[in-house]
Amino acid sequence: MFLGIDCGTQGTKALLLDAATGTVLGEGSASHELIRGPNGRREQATEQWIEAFEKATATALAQAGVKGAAVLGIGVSGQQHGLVTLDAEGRVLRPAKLWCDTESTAENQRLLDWLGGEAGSLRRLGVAVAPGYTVSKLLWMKEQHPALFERIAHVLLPHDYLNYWLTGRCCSEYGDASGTGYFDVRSRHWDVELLRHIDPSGHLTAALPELIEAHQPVGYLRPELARRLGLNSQALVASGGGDNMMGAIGTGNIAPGAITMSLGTSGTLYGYCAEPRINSQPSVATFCSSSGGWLPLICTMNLTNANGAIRELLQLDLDRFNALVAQAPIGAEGVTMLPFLNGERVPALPQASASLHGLTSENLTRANLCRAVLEGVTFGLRYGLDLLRDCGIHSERIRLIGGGAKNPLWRQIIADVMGAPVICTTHGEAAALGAAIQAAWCHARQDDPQASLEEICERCVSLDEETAVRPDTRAVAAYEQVYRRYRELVNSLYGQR
Ligand SMILES: Nc1ncnc2c1ncn2[C@@H]1O[C@H](COP(=O)(O)OP(=O)(O)O)[C@@H](O)[C@H]1O
Ligand SMILES: O=C(CO)[C@@H](O)[C@H](O)COP(=O)(O)O
Repeated sequence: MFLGIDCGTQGTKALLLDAATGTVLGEGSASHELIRGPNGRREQATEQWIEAFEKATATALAQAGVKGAAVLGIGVSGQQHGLVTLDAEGRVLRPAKLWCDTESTAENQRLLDWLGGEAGSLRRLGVAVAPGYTVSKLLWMKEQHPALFERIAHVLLPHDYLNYWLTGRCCSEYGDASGTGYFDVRSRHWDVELLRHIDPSGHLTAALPELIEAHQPVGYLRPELARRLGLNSQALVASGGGDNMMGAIGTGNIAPGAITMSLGTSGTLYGYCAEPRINSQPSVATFCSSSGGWLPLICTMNLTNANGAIRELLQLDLDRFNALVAQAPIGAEGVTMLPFLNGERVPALPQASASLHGLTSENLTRANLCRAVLEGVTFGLRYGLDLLRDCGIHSERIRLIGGGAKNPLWRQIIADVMGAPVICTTHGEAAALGAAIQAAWCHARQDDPQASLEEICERCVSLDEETAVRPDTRAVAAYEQVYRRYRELVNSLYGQR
């Protein structure tokens, strides 16, 4: 039995996997709150992740009717890029600054200038650093909280922090580390010189965690924690990884030829590569995968959160929102929403704001507003898919995961906007599943160093044919025009992108 945990932006999901049969025996979840502040601040109290971990795990075990003693391994997936800082006693210094925080946009620009712009950053690191990445959050903390900055003894990512809480060891695996912005994705090393530029004293570089491979364990569960959670004290804690890297494993995207699309708080698209195919396109982030390769990825910062904002404004529950989307025609009778409520990463518009266009007294309806936001966030993903396709990442069918993938109407809209068939995996919580699969792999490798991730994925990951949707030719043509309208608006407001 293996426990997979996914600490996402809106909540933590836990899943219990019988890796011998590939059966998911139980699932649990618990939500998180965001701390919002001026200038795009988006933070989270790390205590919440721990509370949610405990609650979601207890629910998954109870649902499975399995005793915690049967858990042989734990894998943790986490939202990427977040900054967690600890002092020398292992105490968290301040709330975690998240991937969707754009408060450090100015600091990011200064770092980019130092790196020689996006092209220089791509040459040096293999990625163009973006405001969401960890690196600018460190410079921001140095300038905004110098006393706390001085006390930093460990710099961790969200899933590294949970691994530390589980085992007492600070380390990081290559996939999540590759999203920090102080990591060279080609050579798979920390960029120590870049950190010295931020902090010449060198204490930041001393705070970097040790790097481990995706199949290596972090250690064993701390005995007192095992007692408290009712888990096996011999449970091995796997390296874990970023949620997109774990989503790749949980959708079987561990060989070239597949694209996964995640409809979570963020929208992401990624496909596995066996080599670091760095492209000159700065919006495509060639992160490392947590299966030994690379994972070119695009991420939009406005997805289910933007739908949620319109739902809240119009006081609609999910069913009513979806019903209203269905009522409006393709193109929302001329209403277009650029949904950049949080700024945007792809295209790189961290300081952009959302806007509505084409409103008239005839088309200003609740249905058109709901349709316009759903289409707007989907067009953001289409833009990203075209960039990935330009980089040579292709897939016959797009594998859909994340909360939004549960929505059949949205699945059809995605197939039509992307002009490609889509399908969900049987287990929608793919990041938690990927984490459990990685834990099973890590455990198997203790006895057999040749144990294969492919074999475990084959047993545990399947596609749910009932969710398969093909693009509708007429709808594809209609969306193409509406997409053009959307792109023209982006270009006219923000310059050619
Ligand atoms: N049927 C649905 N239609 C549209 N959105 C949905 C549906 N079910 C869940 N969601 C949305 O999915 C989001 C949560 O997705 P999830 O992948 O768990 O996010 P994260 O991992 O970022 O916390 C919520 O905003 C929720 O409203
Ligand atoms: O920043 C990225 C990817 O680079 C995001 O995808 C985060 O990893 C958050 O993921 P979700 O909470 O939306 O799953």
